Amino acid sequence: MNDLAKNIVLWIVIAVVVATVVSNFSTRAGADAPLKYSAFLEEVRTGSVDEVTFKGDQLKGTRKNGEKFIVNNPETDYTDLIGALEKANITFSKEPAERQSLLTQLLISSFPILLLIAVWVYFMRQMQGGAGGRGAMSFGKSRARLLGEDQVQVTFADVAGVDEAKEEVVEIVEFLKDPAKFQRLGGKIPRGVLMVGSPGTGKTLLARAIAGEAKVPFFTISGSDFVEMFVGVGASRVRDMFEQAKKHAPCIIFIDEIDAVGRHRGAGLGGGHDEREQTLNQLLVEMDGFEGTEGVIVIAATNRPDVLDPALLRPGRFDRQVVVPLPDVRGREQILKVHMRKLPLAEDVRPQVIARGTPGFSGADLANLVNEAALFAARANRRTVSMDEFERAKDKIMMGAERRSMVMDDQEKKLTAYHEAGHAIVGLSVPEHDPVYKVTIIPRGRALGVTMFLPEQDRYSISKRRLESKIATLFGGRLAEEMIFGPESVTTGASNDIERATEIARNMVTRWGLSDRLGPLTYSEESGEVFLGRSVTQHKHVSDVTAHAIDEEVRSLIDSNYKHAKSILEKHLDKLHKMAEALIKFETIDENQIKDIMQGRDPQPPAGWDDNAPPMGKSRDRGETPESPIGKPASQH
Ligand SMILES: Nc1ncnc2c1ncn2[C@@H]1O[C@H](COP(=O)(O)OP(=O)(O)OP(=O)(O)O)[C@@H](O)[C@H]1O
Ligand SMILES: [Zn+2]
Repeated sequence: MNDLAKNIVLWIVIAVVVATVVSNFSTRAGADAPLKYSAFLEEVRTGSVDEVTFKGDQLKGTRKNGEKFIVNNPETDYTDLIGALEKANITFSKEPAERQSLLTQLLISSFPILLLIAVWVYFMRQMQGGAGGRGAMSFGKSRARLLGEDQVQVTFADVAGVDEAKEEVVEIVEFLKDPAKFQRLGGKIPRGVLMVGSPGTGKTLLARAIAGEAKVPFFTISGSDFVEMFVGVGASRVRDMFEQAKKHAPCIIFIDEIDAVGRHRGAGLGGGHDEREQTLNQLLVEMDGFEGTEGVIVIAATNRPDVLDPALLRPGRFDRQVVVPLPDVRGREQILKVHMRKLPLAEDVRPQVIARGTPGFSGADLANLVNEAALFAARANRRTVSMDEFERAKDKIMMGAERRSMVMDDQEKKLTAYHEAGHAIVGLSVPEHDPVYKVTIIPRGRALGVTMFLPEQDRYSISKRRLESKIATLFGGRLAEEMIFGPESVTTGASNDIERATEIARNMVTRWGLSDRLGPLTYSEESGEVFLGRSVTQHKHVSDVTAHAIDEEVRSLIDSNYKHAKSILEKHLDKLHKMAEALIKFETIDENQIKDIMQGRDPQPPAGWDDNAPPMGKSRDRGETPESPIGKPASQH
C-alpha cells in the first residue's frame, strides 16, 4: 500500500467513527420505536392506536397504552390513510417538518471532511484505471429505486381524466405482460416513451399504472440524480441502471425530469465535454444497445420537450410521445372522484360543482384539495367530509391560507373593503367578465383582500372585449380608494393590479395583434433558448417610431378602460358604499349577498351569523407588504 492509500484508509476509519458517534447520538435523542408502515396500518385497523401526528414524511403516534412510535410514511398522498384514521376514530394532526435536526447540523459541519474523502477515493479509482473500481463508496451505482411487482399497486383505475393518454399506453402493457407473444402477433416493439405534460398532471402516476397493470417491476430515477459533481459518475450510473433493469426484465425504467440530463447538447457552459453531456451520451448508447425483445421499456417524463436534445427523440429511442394534458371539467370530476373514494363523504358533496370551480387545476392540485378538505374535517372533529370543507380547501389553494391572525386597523380595513368592492362592482358591470363569486377582506396569502371571479368554463382564447373588461376591473380597486379617501390616501396595495393591467395592455398590442393601429403583428419575440436554467429572452428590434407607437397604444388602452371603470363606479356609488360596509361587517360576502347589493337590497347575513360575536383575531403579525396573491386563477386581486 502506498502512502496515499494509507491516508485514505485512515480517513475512512475517522469517518466511520464520526458516523457511529453521530448515529448513536441521534438514536438516543429520538427514543420513539420505529414501526413498519404495514404494521402500523394493522394497528390502526385493530384499534390499538390512540393518536397520530403527521410530520414531514414521518408519522408520530401514541398507542392507547401510552407507548410512542414513529413510522416512515412511504406515501406522498395520504388521503387513504386519513380515511382509515377517520373510520377508526383516531385523532390526528399535522405539524410542520422539523427545521433542522442536530444530526443534519452535524452532518453539514462535517461535510468538508466527507468531501475530502470523496475526492481522494475518486482519484484512487481513476488511478486504478477504473477496472474493478467500484470502490467502497460505489459512486457509480445507480440511484434508481426499484419497486417490485407487488409494490406497484397503482392501476389504470387510479388514473382519471386522461383517457387518451391511457389508450396510447395500453399497447405497452400488452407488450410487458408477455413480450414473446406480443412479438409473435406482430406488434411493433416499443422501447422508449416520452410523457409530456405540465407538473402534476399524473405522468409518474400513469407510468406506475403501466407497471401495475402489467405486474412488472418499476425502476424509478430522476434526471437530476444523474447530474453529479464528479465527471463520469452520471454515465456509470446510467450503465448500472440498465444492467440492473435487464436482470429484472420485463420491467420499466422511469426517468423523471429527463430534461435535467437530456438538454440540447452544447446548451451548457462552453459546450465542452461536460458531465451532463457524457451522461446523455451514455443514455443514448444504452438505448441503442438493447434489443427490444429483452422487455425493458424506458419511460421518461418532462414538461419541457422543447429543450430536449433531438438525438433523444430519434427512432428507436424516445420515439413515442404521450401527451398528458391538464384535465378538463369532466376529467377534474373524475379525478376528484378517484381521490374521494377513500374518504367518508357527507351527502351534500357534489364533485361536479367542485370540478366546475377549479379550472386550471392539475391532478396533483385536486389530490391536494381532497387532502386539505379531509384535514379541515378532522380538525373540526367531523365524522364525514362535507361540501363546506371542500369549498374551504378550494379557497385555500386558490387564494392562499387565511391569515386571521393578521390584524388590520380600522382604517386599513376600510380601505381594503373599498378596494375589493371597487374590483367587484366594476367586474360585475363590464361586458363578458367572469361572474364574481366571493369577495373577502380576510388577508390571504400575501394579499390583504381578494375578489374572486369564477370562470364558468375552461377557456383557451380570450376576446379583445374581455381583455379590456379585465383591465377596467383591475383598476376598480385603486379607483375606489381614490374616490372615497382622496388621491393622497391611495395605498401601495394596488401596485400589482396596475402591473397586471399594463401587462395585459402591452401583450394585446405587441403579441396578440389586438390593436387597430399597429395591426395583427408580433412586435417582440421570445425565444425559447435556455441558458443555465434561465430563459434568455431576445428582443427583435423595433424602430423608435414603432416603439413610440406601441407606448401610445398601450397608454390609450389603459386610459380608456380606466375612464370606463371610473364612470361605472361613479354611477354605482351607493352600491360601492353598501358593499364596503357589508365587507367591513361580514369580512367575506358570497354570490347571494353580492346579488342583493347589486339589486339595491341590504345583504342577508350568512347562515349562523351572530351580531354579538367578538371581532376577528388579536395578535399582531405584519411581516409582509400588502400585495396581490400568487394564486391560481388569473382573476383575483
Ligand atoms: N390523472 C390523475 N388521476 C388521479 N390522480 C392524479 C392524476 N394526476 C395527478 N394525480 C395526483 O397527483 C399526484 C402527483 O402526480 P404525478 O406525480 O403523477 O404528477 P407528474 O405529472 O409526474 O408531476 P411532475 O411533473 O411534477 O413530476 C399523484 O400521486 C396523484 O395523487
Ligand atoms: Zn386589487
